[in-house]
Amino acid sequence: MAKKQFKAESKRLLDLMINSIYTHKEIFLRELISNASDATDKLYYNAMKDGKTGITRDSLPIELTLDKENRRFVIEDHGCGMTAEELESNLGTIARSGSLAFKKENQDQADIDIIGQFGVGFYAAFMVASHVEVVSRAIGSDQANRWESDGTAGYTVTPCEKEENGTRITLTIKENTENETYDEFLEPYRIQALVKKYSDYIRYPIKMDMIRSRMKEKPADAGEDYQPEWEEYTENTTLNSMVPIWKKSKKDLTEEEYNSFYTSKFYDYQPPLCHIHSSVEGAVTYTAMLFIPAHAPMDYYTKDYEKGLQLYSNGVLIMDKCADLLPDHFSFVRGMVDTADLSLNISREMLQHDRHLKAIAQSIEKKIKSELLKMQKDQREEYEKFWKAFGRQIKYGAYVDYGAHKDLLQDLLIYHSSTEDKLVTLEEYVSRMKEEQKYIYYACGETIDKIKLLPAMETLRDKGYEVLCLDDNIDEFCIKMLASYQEKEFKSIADADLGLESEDEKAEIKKLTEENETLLAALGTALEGKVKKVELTGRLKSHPCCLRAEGPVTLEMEKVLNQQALDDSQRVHAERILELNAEHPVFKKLCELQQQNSDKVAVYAEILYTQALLIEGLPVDDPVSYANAVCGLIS
Ligand SMILES: Nc1ncnc2c1ncn2[C@@H]1O[C@H](COP(=O)(O)OP(=O)(O)OP(=O)(O)O)[C@@H](O)[C@H]1O
Repeated sequence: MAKKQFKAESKRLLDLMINSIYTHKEIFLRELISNASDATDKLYYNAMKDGKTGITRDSLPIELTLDKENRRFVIEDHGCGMTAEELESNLGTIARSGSLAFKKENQDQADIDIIGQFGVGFYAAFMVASHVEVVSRAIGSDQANRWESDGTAGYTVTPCEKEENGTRITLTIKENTENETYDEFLEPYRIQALVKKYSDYIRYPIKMDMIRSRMKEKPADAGEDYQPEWEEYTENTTLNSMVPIWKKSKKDLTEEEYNSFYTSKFYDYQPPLCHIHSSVEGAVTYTAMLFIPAHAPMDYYTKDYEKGLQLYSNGVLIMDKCADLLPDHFSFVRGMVDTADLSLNISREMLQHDRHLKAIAQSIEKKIKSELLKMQKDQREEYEKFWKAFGRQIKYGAYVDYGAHKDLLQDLLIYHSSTEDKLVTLEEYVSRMKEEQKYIYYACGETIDKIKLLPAMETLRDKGYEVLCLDDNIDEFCIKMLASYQEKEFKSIADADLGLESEDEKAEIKKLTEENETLLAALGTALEGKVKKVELTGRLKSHPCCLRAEGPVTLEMEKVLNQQALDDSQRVHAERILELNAEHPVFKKLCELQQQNSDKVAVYAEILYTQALLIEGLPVDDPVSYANAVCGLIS
């Protein structure tokens, strides 16, 4: 059976092209400039191939002219131009890309940067123009031709005059409607901004007349009361930077150049802490220029912050914030990636989720990590600045997704050390561990100073053991998710068994507990509803008592989660155990009172419990009765 060709309803197709592909009308400029650049590239490469000298990229500008009064916007290039047949086939056939054909024919050219591939970009002009005129003269031809169209109604091609080769596209910008404004595309500053945004790295100068103002020269006969006068003048200005800084060789760039590029590109008033500039060739080929800012933007820890890297393909901006290139834990990184290895979708506004993008993202993640580790090792002060700004994001990254990224991130963590009195890495801690030390100890609290005063700290201090002091809300959640580091388990100093007591000491506590069963039960009864039980402990030195939690919710977690609770139903409660120091005179006193059957036992139980709450930084339900009890003791 004979195969039949699909037919297309060309008017409908063009209407779809114009109205459905792009989400932003402004894209028309990127498309027309990219076409002009492709046409100029073709001329330039052919000239190089034919050995013509004297042609430089600078001598082949793309010129923009605005005529607000007549609502005209002209884009003119000095490229290869089109013959009448080419105008017919390239602009009269939807999805025919002369540029793609050229690229295929010249695949062996290393330095070829042709952008067009789908054969649809040109029609974006009709998003903003009611009429499009293309006057073109192909290189090597004397005859120019005019292609004209009002959009879906069709087009005409007629011979005309044009002095030089190249293409001049004249758009008649649409009138504003109730819902849409088009006037912006006749404003020089708006056009300048669009060129900067999408076409900054087109390799040919994009020029436009800009109105500037300057102070008039002071007349020679100006009197004392002369006031300076200003005048406007027109300056033909190059709008684009042309050569992307990341395409330059690292050795040709100074620190100042990196810094000033960063501050101007990302509107930061502070230079970055460091930059990563790398060109990768292999399974994926890309150039990346990444920066680690010195401070967190105002909205960084809010939902408004949008992560992502700028994504360029052949010097044209595809996406301003490509989120897929950055994992959440490195969302603070700013910068850009330039690659030709992408499956762009037809609008160039989106990417097909392709494996290249994934591979680039993975490679970038590794680079950021190794750069941070390098900074941690060689520039600790800078790293601490980084940590202050973004440490929380790293900790959060290690915690989320059930610790899926903990192996990647754990070496980046730093915590305050009780013995070193500075921030230390887990590796540094482990390397200092005593031979008999089983655990990595940590303590949680509101501030480092308060943590150092916790009762259980004394015992560890006496043993000369280092304790990591965790003063950020997320810390304990993160540490619990890590569970261990280099096979050493983490241990909270609030745990019942710190692994410090000998078997004899444990037996002694057990014996004392049995002997004082009645006292402990009486204390438990006095604190019913507040603590689960009262126990003796050997982990205290000079303090008479402390609280610990039993079960999955720790005292610190209770504090953190309750701070975030919106109502009572979201509040959590840690199961409390009041621990008494069996060696402390207070305990001895309690024993005596119990023997005398004194009802002071219940009063003292309250006082000790409240004291333990205060030390832990937990709220006291009835501060007045505590104050009265203490006053009673004094008087
Ligand atoms: N200024 C120009 N000078 C010379 N040829 C041009 C010019 N503009 C467009 N063309 C020709 O018209 C063709 C179609 O252009 P169009 O913008 O629709 O698609 P494209 O640039 O090939 O692909 P894409 O849709 O990916 O941008 C181009 O491939 C090119 O051959």
